[in-house]
Amino acid sequence: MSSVECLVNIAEIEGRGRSLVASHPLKAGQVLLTDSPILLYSPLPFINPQSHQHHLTPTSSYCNHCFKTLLQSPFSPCPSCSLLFCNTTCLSRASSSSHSPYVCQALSRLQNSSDLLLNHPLERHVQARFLIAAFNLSIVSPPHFQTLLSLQGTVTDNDASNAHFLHSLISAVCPPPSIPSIELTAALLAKDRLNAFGLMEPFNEQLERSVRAYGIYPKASFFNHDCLPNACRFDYVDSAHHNNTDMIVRILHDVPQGREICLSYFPVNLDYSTRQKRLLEDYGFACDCDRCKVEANWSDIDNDKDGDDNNDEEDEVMDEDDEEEEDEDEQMVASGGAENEGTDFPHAYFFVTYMCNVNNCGGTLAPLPPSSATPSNVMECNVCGNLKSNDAI
Ligand SMILES: C[S@@+](CC[C@H](N)C(=O)[O-])C[C@H]1O[C@@H](n2cnc3c(N)ncnc32)[C@H](O)[C@@H]1O
Repeated sequence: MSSVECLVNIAEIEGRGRSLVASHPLKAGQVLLTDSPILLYSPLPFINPQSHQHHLTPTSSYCNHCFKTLLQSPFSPCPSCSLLFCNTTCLSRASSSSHSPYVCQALSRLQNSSDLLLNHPLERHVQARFLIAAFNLSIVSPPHFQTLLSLQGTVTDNDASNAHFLHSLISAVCPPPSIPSIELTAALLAKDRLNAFGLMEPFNEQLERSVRAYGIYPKASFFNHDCLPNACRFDYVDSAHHNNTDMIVRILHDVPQGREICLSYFPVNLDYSTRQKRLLEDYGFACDCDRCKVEANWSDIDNDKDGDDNNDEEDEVMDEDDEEEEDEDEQMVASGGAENEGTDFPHAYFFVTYMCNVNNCGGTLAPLPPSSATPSNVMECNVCGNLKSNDAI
C-alpha cells in the first residue's frame, strides 16, 4: 500500500483494482486531496477557417494554456499560430510545455487539414487533441508521460480502430519527432477514456453545461466509482489563483479509517439502467454498489424516483460534475437518516442532504472545510457554486 497524500493510501481491492482508502478518520468537508493536471486539452473540433464561413469557426474565449476566460484585452497571441493566451506569462509558460513548437505546428496543420476529419464525430477531433498533448508530454516531461502510461486502461476494439485512424492521420499530417506505434496510440486512447476529467463551463440554468477542457489528474485517477459516493470534486477554473486548474476533492461526511473513498463518475441523479449502461460501456464494469443492489429490484417506474435522471449530455469519461456519497448507512442513520428505515430506498437521506435542488443543477453539496475541528454547517454545490446552510436542508 503506498500513499498518495497523507489522508489516503492506495490499496488493491479485489474486483476494483487500485483504490483510495482513508488512512485516518476523515471529517465532513475536509479537503482530501488537491491535484494538478499533467495535461489539459480543448474539447473543440478542428475546422479549417479557409473552407468555412468565419462565423462557423469555433474559437476559444479562454486562454489556451490555463483555460481561464479571457476577460481583459490585450491578450497575448502565439506569434506563430495566433492562438490566444491571457498574457505573456501564460504564453511563455505554454511555449515550454502545453504549447511547445510541436503542439503549435500540429494544431495548425490539423486545423488546415480538418477536411480529413470532416465526416468523423466530435469525439475523434477531441481524441486527436488528446494524442497531440500526450505525444507532447513525452517530449516535454517524460516522467509525466510515464505517469500517464501507468494509469488504468484496457484497450477495447473501439480504441484499436480509433487508434488506427488517428495514427495514420497524425503520422501523415503532424508526426511527433519519434512516431509512436499504433499499439501505444491505442493504449493512450484507453487511458484517456477511463481517466480524463472534464473541467466544466460555469453553471447556467438555461444552458446545457459543456466541457471547457479535459484533464488528466494522476492522483484523482485512483478514485473508484460509487453511485452514492462519499466525496466529490470541485474545480474553480476561472478563479484568479494561478493553480486555477487544480481539482479539489472534499469529503461529504465523516468517514472512518480504512473506508474506501469514491467519487461518482457522473451526476448522481441518473437512473439505474443509465448508470449501469454507462459504467459498462465507458468503464468496463458492472456496478454492484449498495444503491445499485437496491435499485436493481425496482421496476422502471420506481427507478425514476431517484431524480431527474437521463442527463445524457456528458458521456465523457469522469464527466463533468460528480457527486455525493453514501456507503455507510450507519453514518446516515446517525446523522438523521432513520426516517428511511423500512423503505426500499435507504439512501433517500443522501439525496435530501447532498443533492443540490437548484433547477437543472444536479450538483452535489459538500460541507465547507471544518475550522479547527468544528464542522461547518454551510454546504457548497460543486456545480452551481451555491452556498446553503445545513439548517435549511
Ligand atoms: C479511473 S480508474 C480508477 C482506478 C483503478 N481502479 C485503477 O486500478 O487504477 C477507473 C477504473 O477503475 C475500475 N473501477 C472503478 N470503480 C469501480 C467499481 N465500483 N467496481 C469495480 N471496478 C471499478 C474500473 O476498471 C474502471 O474502468
